[in-house]
Amino acid sequence: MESRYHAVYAEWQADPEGFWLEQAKAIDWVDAPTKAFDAEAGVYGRWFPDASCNTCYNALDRHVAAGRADQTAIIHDSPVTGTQRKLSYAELLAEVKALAASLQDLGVTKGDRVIIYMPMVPEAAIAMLACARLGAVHSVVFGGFAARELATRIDDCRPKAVLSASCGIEPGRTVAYKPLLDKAIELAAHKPEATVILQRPQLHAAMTEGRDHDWAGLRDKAMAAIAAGRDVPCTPVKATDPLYILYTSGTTGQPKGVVRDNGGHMVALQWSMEALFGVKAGEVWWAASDVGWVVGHSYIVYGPLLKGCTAVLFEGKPIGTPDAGTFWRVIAEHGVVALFTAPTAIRGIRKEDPEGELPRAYDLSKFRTLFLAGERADTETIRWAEKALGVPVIDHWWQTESGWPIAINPAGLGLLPVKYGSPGVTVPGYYIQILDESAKPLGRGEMGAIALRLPLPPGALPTLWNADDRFRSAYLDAYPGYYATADAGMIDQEGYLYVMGRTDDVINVAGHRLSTGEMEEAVSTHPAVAECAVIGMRDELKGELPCGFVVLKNSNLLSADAIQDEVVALVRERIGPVAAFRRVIVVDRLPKTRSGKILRGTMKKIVDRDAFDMPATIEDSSALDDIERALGR
Ligand SMILES: CCC(=O)SCCNC(=O)CCNC(=O)[C@H](O)C(C)(C)COP(=O)(O)OP(=O)(O)OC[C@H]1O[C@@H](n2cnc3c(N)ncnc32)[C@H](O)[C@@H]1OP(=O)(O)O
Repeated sequence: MESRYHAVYAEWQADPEGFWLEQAKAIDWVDAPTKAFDAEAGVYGRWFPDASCNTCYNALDRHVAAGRADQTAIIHDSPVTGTQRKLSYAELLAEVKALAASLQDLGVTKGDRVIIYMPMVPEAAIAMLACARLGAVHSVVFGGFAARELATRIDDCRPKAVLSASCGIEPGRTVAYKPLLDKAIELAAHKPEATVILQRPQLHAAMTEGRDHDWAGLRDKAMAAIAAGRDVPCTPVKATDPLYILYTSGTTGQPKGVVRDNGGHMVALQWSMEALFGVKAGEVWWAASDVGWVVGHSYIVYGPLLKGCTAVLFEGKPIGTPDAGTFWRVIAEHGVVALFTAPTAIRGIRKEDPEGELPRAYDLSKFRTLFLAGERADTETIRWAEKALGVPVIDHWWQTESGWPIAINPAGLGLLPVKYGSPGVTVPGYYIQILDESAKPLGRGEMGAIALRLPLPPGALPTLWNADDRFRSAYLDAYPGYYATADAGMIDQEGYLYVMGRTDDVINVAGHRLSTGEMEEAVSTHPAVAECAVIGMRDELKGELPCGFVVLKNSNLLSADAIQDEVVALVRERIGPVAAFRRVIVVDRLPKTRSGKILRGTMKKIVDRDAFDMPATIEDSSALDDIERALGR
């Protein structure tokens, strides 16, 4: 069945550069692009090479100038603190200018990096936009990461300043952020010159004289200076200049610094809001994620504000804050038209409310669509949500690297029939090709590696921070002319994509992308551990959960129970609570090939109770029985 989607995809395919130059007209440029793409620039080419712009200007100033000053830009709904706060576009702009002025006073200028380590408060978005205003490059670090992870990021991007808060609020506990930041700065070789700390009423942070600055104090001073005539203009940057760096798990302990540029990012996000999510300027949109993830960047902050929407910034959980009706309360109370969340959130709600009774207690009449992404959406969860909410439930697929959807059922271009198990069809801008191991294109219905033909569209990563070679080796070298997504899957006869799972050691826990290799590095630092393997174990709620298998040193004198507890604590301390690492199993040996490679794939199949063929290269097949026994089977 042909739809508007097919026409738009064909339009893009016929003239990709013309298509993006047309979409670029929705952005206010300092110097408008005359050319869409320079194939010779950067690693695989760069979008809008001769344009200059400012992302903050497009997210705020132009809307205020165009009559949206009094429209709410951000609704902070925080059931964990029992507070709500609304900021109009004019108020948000004033806050952003004040913070930008304070950062200027601390010496932050165009091109400097600023780390943002914040809970889900409006100041996190204010911090991102203030950096964008100055042409500084922000790097947001998710609050669930431990000090060591933060230190790794500090050393990689070498920030001039770090913006943080005294604490985050998790159900039942207050997470003191400032001691984690202090520890990270102590661990890091690079020392940021300044920090700006938001003191929250729930916990006061101790400050280091000369380095730490009080957010509120700086704000009041800057507001007074602005009232007295200080101007804080938007700094023009090249469209190809970096807006942010966002670290994502790789196959080693060294996370990859995904770079996002200014111009292409704005063009892609602005277009996606209406074309893909069907949301118009002035409407209320909610992405229930965290600013520390790419969804938070693209669809809590930049996408909705570039479009002129009202964005909900939610500080709470789908269940327990206070109950499994919270999402429906937020939608009803703020008039949300579309919600983006991870399938884990809906699975958690469904577990508490299997009959879908709670949505009936709320007026969801404005609500049009539920979007799911971040991990595989199982059919039962989608069907439950369709029935409980009475709206289309749209699974879609993308990555930190892409920055915006690669495959979706495009609500704004006319919904296509839903196929359960598929995240939809290819988004205009992308050309998905399924490849075999020798990079030979496969046909419809054939399973292989999911690759994206170069160039990637505007908004997708142009490279990794200070690591062009790593970018090439991690993504481009495997299949010349393509970007390797590290996911496997197939495309059916009607062009629907099916994503089957990662081809590397990255696992997806509750929509959080985590590296088992990094967990293995942490586990192996325990003095009693001789060898280990961390496997992603299928989990009904979170999709996957890490499970560690450890072989102990002969010299070890501790009990297996004690070691299990210590290893769990070690991973939490080194990576953070987000790893959700709770299961450790002590075994006598790990199954290996004759060349010494641990058979992780086979181990995973055993853990998940999937059928498997005995690997021909296995050194000692009885090692697999040990795994079964250790699992209590
Ligand atoms: C499409 C492109 C992409 O893939 S972008 C990524 C998309 N993914 C997402 O948006 C993530 C979706 N997941 C979630 O929002 C959460 O996992 C939901 C579903 C809400 C469940 O939350 P929760 O119950 O806390 O479980 P969890 O597994 O997230 O947390 C594990 C432990 O980490 C902690 N944690 C979480 N966030 C923070 C934070 N900001 N600061 C400090 N700690 C944090 C949690 O409290 C939890 O700790 P504990 O182990 O229970 O003590």
